[in-house]
Amino acid sequence: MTGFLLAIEGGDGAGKATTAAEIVALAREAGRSATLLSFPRYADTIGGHVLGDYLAGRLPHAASPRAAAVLYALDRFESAAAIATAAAGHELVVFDRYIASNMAYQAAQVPAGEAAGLMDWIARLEVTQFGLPRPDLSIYLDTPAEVARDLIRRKRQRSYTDATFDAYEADQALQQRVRANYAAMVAGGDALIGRWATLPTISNGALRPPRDIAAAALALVER
Ligand SMILES: Nc1ncnc2c1ncn2[C@@H]1O[C@H](COP(=O)(O)OP(=O)(O)O)[C@@H](O)[C@H]1O
Ligand SMILES: Cc1cn([C@H]2C[C@H](O)[C@@H](COP(=O)(O)OP(=O)(O)O)O2)c(=O)[nH]c1=O
Repeated sequence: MTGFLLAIEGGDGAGKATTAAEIVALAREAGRSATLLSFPRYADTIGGHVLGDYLAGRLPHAASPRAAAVLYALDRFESAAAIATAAAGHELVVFDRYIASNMAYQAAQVPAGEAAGLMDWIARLEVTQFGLPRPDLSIYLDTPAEVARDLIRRKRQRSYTDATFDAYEADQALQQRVRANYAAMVAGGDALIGRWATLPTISNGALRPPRDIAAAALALVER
């Protein structure tokens, strides 16, 4: 069995973790075998452990975007066996963040003219050098910035920081550049990191229930 690899992507507080878990639950109810992998894997890899310190501001030096990208990529490289096992044993593997998160977030921290080049560099690092599988589909959860900020406040306690907003979440201008980088990937189609679809999480000005969002995501997978 080689499972369908579905990446759930989007900004902080877009509802990725909630949606990803709901997709797995819904797929299982429909009789499909499905499993979830969330990146970074803070507790499971050396890369993830260092990233926890990095996001909580506990590293003595700031990491350059390229250095940070290598750490996130390392977390996935160390997870290659876990990804392969998940894909071998399930019809559907859902990633809560994957390679495109690295592209969107690290390219948001270089001058605009360098963003496309860095996104391309990260895709080649992870896919070509590290041999990580491209997702079959990435779904961009489109959640308005004000709503996402509100949802971050509601998040449960995280393992690596006591702060309400981590270093990335606190920076609104950064979040805007992240959105623009995702928009560029969605518009660019499957050139770098496979197929894309956009899924709005708001309907008539209100957040859709997680079940509805997950059902819409599964419909995209079926298509
Ligand atoms: N569709 C939704 N409706 C209501 N609350 C939601 C929805 N999606 C997420 N939430 C809540 O918002 C918060 C952040 O969601 P989460 O899935 O952790 O976002 P992300 O993984 O994108 O950062 C959580 O407390 C979650 O319960
Ligand atoms: C997976 C991944 C995340 N990131 C960023 C996005 C987030 O701002 C941050 C933390 O990931 P996130 O999934 O938001 O973790 P948590 O819900 O525990 O806060 O890391 C990257 O820059 N590259 C990556 O490859």
